[in-house]
Formats: sequence, C-alpha cells, structure tokens
Amino acid sequence: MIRFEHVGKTFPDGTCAVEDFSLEVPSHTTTVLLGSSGCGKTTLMQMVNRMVDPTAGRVLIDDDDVASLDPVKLRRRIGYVMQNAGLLPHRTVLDNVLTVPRLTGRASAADRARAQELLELVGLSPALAKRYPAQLSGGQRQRVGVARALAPDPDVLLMDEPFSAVDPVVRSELQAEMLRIQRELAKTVLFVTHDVDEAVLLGDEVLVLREGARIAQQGPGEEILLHPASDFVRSFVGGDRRRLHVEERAGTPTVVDAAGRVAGTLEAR
Ligand SMILES: Nc1ncnc2c1ncn2[C@@H]1O[C@H](COP(=O)(O)OP(=O)(O)OP(=O)(O)O)[C@@H](O)[C@H]1O
Repeated sequence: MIRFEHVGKTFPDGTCAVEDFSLEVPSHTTTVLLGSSGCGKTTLMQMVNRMVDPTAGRVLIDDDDVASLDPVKLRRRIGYVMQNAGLLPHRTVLDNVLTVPRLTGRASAADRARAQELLELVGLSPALAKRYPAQLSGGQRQRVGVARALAPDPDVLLMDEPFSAVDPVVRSELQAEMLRIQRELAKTVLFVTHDVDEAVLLGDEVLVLREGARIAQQGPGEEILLHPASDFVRSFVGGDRRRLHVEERAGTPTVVDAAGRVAGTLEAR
C-alpha cells in the first residue's frame, strides 16, 4: 500500500508543484494519475521512490515513511518505468533486464533464467535477449523497460507515461499486455498518463488532477466518464477528444466508440 499524507512540494525556485495531496493506493491495485502537462503528476510519483522529497507531509509504503528509508535500497525495491524506457544503450536486452540484480552483486544463473521468463511475460521472443536497444522497435524497448522494472520482483511499480512515445496500435497492445501482467502479478501500481482512455482502461481508481496536483475527481474511470464532477472534468474527459465515451442506452451505462458502435457495458463494481 502507498499512502500520501498531506503531501506538498515547493521547489527552491518557489514553484509549488503539489499543494496538499492525500491518497491511498491499496495493495495489488492500479491507481492512475490523469492530468495535463505540469499539474504535478511526475513530482508525486517521484516522491514515492525519493527522487523528489516532499516539503510538507509524508509518503508511506506499507506503513514505512519513505523518508526514513535509504533512497538507494528503496529504489531497488520499487519498479520504475519511464516514457522512453531509459535502457542502457551498450548493454544487451538481457543485461538491461538484469540491471538491478547486477547492482546488488553478480547476476546468478537463477537471475538470468528469471530475466528470460520476464521477457516472455512481457511478450518478447527469447531470441531478442542478445540484441541491443537500438536494434529494437519503440514498443519492444518499452516492453524491456517493463521487464527490467519487474526483475527485482517489486511490490510497487511506478509507471510514468510508459506508453506515450509509441504509435496508437502498439500502445493498445502494450495496454492489453499490462492488464494481463497485472492480472498475473497483482502489483501495487501508480500509473501516470494524460490519456483518458488509457486511464479508464488500466485504472481500478482514477484521479483527475489539476495544477498543484489538486484532485478534481477521484473514482472508477467509468464513473468519471459518466458523472464528471465539474466543468473542468467534463472538458478534460470530453468525448470528442477520445475514442470511447459512455452514454445511457436502454437505461444501461454503455461504452460507445467514436462511430457510435457499442464497445461494452459497465458492470457495477
Ligand atoms: N526541479 C524543479 N524545479 C522547479 N520547478 C519544477 C521542478 N520540477 C518540476 N517543476 C515544476 O513543477 C510543476 C509540476 O511538474 P511535473 O513534472 O510534476 O508535472 P507533470 O504533471 O508530470 O507534467 P508532464 O505531464 O509534462 O510530465 C511544473 O510547473 C514544473 O515546471
């Protein structure tokens, strides 16, 4: 479980990125921070692994205040996936996946076998293990980034716009893989995006944020689509900007695509 307690962040130049933010991310669930550029999503996420320290409040993982934990050890037990994968260019795919096990000593035969398994888990052929990042497509690189984040078997996974640099088709594939992986591994995931469809698809809980990381609305994504709490949220999740929207059909909340075709109905949670 990740808990933000009245967290704030004002940078030394006076920029207030986060005003007063509280949230609990229950274990084994995915919470999505959804908001436009500059609203403080990355700052919030980086408070979890202490790449940023809050200037007010505290962040806890399973009741441990992260401020009391060694940042290096903390980062080794938290998976972090970035927008451009951040792979080491002169290391093979397999060695990239083994980055964290290597930091804590020599990667054992068991670590290498597990890295191979992880490549399969994220949908990569074992034949790619010997390639270098430049020999992969953008989507394949992101998959390696996910495998690397999973290598130390972390309880917590931070994902900062991990799929935003790939084309829409590959993005959909990566989202589907993410749902499958999460069904299998059930990590505690904090996921940042500015894509409404992605947030609704992946999030058990979605937070729509505005500047200063103020929470405009929080709840299941479908609820937010169906009942936006304010004009701000309505405009942010506005149907014409998205492939899917929700409307009532025969009294049932129904997900409809841009052409009016029914994509599904919503179940009560
Ligand atoms: N080191 C820093 N010093 C000063 N201001 C910063 C620093 N890092 C971030 N900020 C500011 O804090 C605010 C929030 O930034 P943050 O990166 O968290 O937003 P974001 O929602 O993740 O945006 P994006 O989607 O563009 O990544 C922005 O106004 C940004 O300019």
